[in-house]
Amino acid sequence: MALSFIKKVFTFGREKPVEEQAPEETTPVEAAVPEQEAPVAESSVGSEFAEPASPPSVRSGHLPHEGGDRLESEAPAAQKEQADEQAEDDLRAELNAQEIEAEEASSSEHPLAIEVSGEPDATAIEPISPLVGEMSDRTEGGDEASVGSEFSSEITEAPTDSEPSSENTETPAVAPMLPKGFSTAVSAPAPAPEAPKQKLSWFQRLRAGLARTSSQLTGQITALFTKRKLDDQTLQDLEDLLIQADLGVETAMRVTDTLASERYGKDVTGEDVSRIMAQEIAKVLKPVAKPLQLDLSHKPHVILIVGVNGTGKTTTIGKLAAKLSGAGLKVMVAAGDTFRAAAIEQLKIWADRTKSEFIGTKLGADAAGLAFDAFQQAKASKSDVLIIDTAGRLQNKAELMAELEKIVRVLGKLDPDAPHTVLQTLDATTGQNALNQVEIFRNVAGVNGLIMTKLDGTARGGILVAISAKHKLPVYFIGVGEGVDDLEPFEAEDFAHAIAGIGQ
Ligand SMILES: Nc1nc2c(ncn2[C@@H]2O[C@H](COP(=O)(O)OP(=O)(O)OP(=O)(O)O)[C@@H](O)[C@H]2O)c(=O)[nH]1
Repeated sequence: MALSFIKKVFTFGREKPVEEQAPEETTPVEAAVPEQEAPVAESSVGSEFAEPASPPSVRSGHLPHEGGDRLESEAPAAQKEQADEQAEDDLRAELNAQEIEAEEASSSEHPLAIEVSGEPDATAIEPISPLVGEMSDRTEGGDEASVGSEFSSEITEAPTDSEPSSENTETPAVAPMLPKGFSTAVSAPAPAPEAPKQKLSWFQRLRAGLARTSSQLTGQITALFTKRKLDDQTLQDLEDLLIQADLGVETAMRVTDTLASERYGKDVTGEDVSRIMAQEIAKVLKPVAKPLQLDLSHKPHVILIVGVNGTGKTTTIGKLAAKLSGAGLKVMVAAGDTFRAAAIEQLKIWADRTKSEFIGTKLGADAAGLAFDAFQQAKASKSDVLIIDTAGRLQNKAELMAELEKIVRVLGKLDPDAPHTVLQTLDATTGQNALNQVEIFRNVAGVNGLIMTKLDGTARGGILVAISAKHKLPVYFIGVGEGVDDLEPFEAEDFAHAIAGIGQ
C-alpha cells in the first residue's frame, strides 16, 4: 500500500517514468576541485568559492601524533604505551567517524546539483546556459534517481511506458499528497490517516513567542477593568492598549465596539476582554489564513522569496523545500542572494539536506540573470517547484528595490504569470515597520503572500493582525524555530488565542 502510494506520488505529472541510473558525484560549492570530472559549471563555480579552501575535514589538529610527540618526551614508558594506545583508539574513532560522514555525505549528495558559472547578464538575456541542454539530457537520461534515496528503489521498480504493468493500468496517476499548508487545483487522493498531532508543542512555542505581547496585554487589561464598569473612558483606554500592542486601529476598534455592545455599563473581567479580543482578532485573520496554492501544471511553479535582511528567507526556503520534496515533488532552489557568500552556502546546504536541486552563481553576479537561468533549467529538468532566494534589502533602498523589480520582470519573460507566488518573510520581532515593509515590497515585487518567522522568539505578533486588516494578503505559514520542521501552516484561531493569552 505505502509502496504503491510512493510510486504514485513520484510518478505524478511526469511525462515518462524514468529509469534509475547510477548517480554522478556532486561537487558541493565549497569542495569543487579542478581535477574532478564535473559538469560544465561546477569547476568554475568551485573556483569562485574556493576561498575558504578548508581541506575536507582532515582535522589535523586532532591527529594523535601531535599529542604523541609531547607524551614521548615527558611520560615514562608505561604511560607512553598507554598514551599510544589511547591515541590509536582516538585515531580509529576519528577515521570511523570520517567514514560515516563520507557515507552520509555521498548519500545526501544530489547528482543533479548545478552551479552556474560565469556572469549571466539579464540585460542581454539569450537562452543563456550551455547547461540547459546538458541538464535536459541528464534528466531524460534518468538522473531523477537522485531525487531522494528514500525514493530511488521505488523508481527502479516503477513500470516504464514500454513495460506496462497491471498495477500501472489499474492505478491512474494522482496528484501528490501535498503537505499541510499547501493546496493544488489538481484533485488529490483521499487523505492518509492523520499522524499523531504535535500541535501542542508548536502552539506552546507560539504562545511562548507571543508571551511578551499577551502577558503585557492581559496584565494591563486586568488592571484596567479591576472594579470598574465599562464606560467611555475604559473603552478609550482599552483601545489605546490594543493599538500599543501593534494590533492596529481597525482591530482595536472592532474589539472595543463588540465589548461595548455586549457589556456597556456592566462589570467586565479581564477574561471577558480576552475572549472578545481573541474572537475579533480571529475574524480579521481567518480570511488570510490560506494554504499556499501550487499550480503544478506550470512545471515549475515559481516561488520568489523576498524581504528585509535577516527576516528568514533562506531558512524558510529550506523548510518549504523539505515539505515539498518530502511530499515527492521535484524541487529546485536558486541562490539569488548573490550579495552574501554565506547565503549561497547556506542554501546549498539546505538543498543537499532536502534533496532539492541547487543552482547558484558567483558572488556579486546579476541576480536577475541567475533567476532567468534557474527558471530555464527548472523547466528543462521538469521541476515541479522552483524557489528563488533573493538578497535581503531594506525597503527604502531604491537601487536594491529596482533590482528586485528586475528579477520579477525577467522571470515574466519566460512566463507572463511568473513568479507565480511572491512570498515575503516578516520577522515577528519587528513592530510597526513591518507594515511599511509589506506596503513597499508589495508595490515593487507584487508580493502575494506572507510568512511570519521567529514567532518562537520574543515576538510582537500583533503587527500581523494590523497587516492582515490592511493588506488582506494570505498568510501561509509561520516560523516557530530554526529547524527544518519549524514551519507551521498559519491558523487564525491559534494565533488569536496566543495573542490574547488564552490557552489550548
Ligand atoms: N528562532 C527562529 N529563528 C529563525 C526563524 N527563521 C529564521 N531564523 C533565523 O534567523 C536568522 C536569519 O535567517 P536567514 O534565513 O539567514 O535570513 P535571510 O532573510 O535569508 O537573511 P539575509 O540573506 O541576510 O537577508 C538565522 O539565524 C535563522 O536561523 C524562526 O522561525 N525562528
